[in-house]
Amino acid sequence: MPRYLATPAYAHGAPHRSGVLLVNLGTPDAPTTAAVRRYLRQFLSDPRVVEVPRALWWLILNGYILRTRPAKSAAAYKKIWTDRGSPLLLHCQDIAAGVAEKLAGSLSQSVPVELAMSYGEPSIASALKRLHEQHVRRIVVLPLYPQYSNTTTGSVFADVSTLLSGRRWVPELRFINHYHDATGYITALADSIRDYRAREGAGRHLLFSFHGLPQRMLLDGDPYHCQCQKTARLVASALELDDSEWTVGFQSRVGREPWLQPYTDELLRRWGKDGYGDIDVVCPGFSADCLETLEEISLQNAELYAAAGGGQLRYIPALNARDDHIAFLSELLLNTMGGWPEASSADAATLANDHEKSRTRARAMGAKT
Ligand SMILES: C=CC1=C(C)c2cc3[nH]c(cc4nc(cc5[nH]c(cc1n2)c(C)c5CCC(=O)O)C(CCC(=O)O)=C4C)c(C)c3C=C
Ligand SMILES: [Fe+2]
Ligand SMILES: [Fe+2]
Repeated sequence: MPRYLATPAYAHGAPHRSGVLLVNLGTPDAPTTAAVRRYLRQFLSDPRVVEVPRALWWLILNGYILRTRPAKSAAAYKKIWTDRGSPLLLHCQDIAAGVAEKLAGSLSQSVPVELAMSYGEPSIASALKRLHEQHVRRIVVLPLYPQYSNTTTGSVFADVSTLLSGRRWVPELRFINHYHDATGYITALADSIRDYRAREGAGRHLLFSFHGLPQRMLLDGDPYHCQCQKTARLVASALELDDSEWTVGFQSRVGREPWLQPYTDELLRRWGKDGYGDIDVVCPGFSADCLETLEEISLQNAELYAAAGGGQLRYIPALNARDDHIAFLSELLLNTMGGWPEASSADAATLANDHEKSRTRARAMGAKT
């Protein structure tokens, strides 16, 4: 007999609230080799992230990657660590708080907003549990990835549905797939670039650098590559840039097989040699600043560019908790919740009353409730 997570009796009588689950990738809980190893073990064991036959991958992961990479990555995390911990976590916490406040201002009843990470803490399981405890029976899941990829958004979907399918009474679920071409997102990005350039002056060229993926995934039908291209094209058009003024590149390559191209570091080396001078880099695949933007782009690639003969590499921050980002995400969530009734307190009282009556009837018939 399968066992399913029981719904506590009080939930039958409680209002059916709507709630929000925001999800991002995850990050180690300390910039130490041990913590990074724990995090990488969980992350790189996800079959959607690494599509290599399991037995072979187990050998590579345990025999090589988890022996060498954690110390190197921990050193990189140390350079960007803050008083509040990992930048990715703190920016996502600020986004979640901003969205909760915005939604509370737009609705007559507060909507619980929980933040979760696919790998590390706070886990998706713990966030779903907190929503459950707040009587949430309608959930909107928003993975904080503007562009869909099986490795990120697909993995969130798999985890959420596996966890919820273990329940006796599954909640209603709406799952946001991507927002790579949403007007509010494109406008916020374009404005953030305009603001930066108004403050600091414009570099000679604008590089849109996205996290890479194995090229094989594109050939197998992952829409990520096309969605990155479209985001960049729409932002360039909003900024009225000429085609000669911007380029798309892919960063953060892991392993030896070909990843999406052109590679950001190769573009930078070439531009350095060609005397491009000062350039601006923006990373619109990251909703929040993290290791890949603050260390890889802002430190490592800036050095690489200068060493190749380039000028300054000026990194334009992610949208993080900017007002226009919070406003856009909140509107996306409200639109997705459209049609879900906000249970009023009168509804709740009726439900509780009906529930009590059916329990009494069931007891009289000798059934357990
Ligand atoms: C090995 C394969 C990887 C794939 C495929 C991949 C896809 C992918 N990742 C992000 C977003 C982030 N990745 C981050 C870190 C990171 N990514 C990989 C590997 C793959 N990513 C590794 C090994 C790491 C860890 C750091 C390191 O050791 O270099 C992060 C930052 C996390 C942080 O703590 O700050 C993000 C965010 C996307 C969007 C994506 C596919 C589209
Ligand atoms: Fe990654
Ligand atoms: Fe494409």
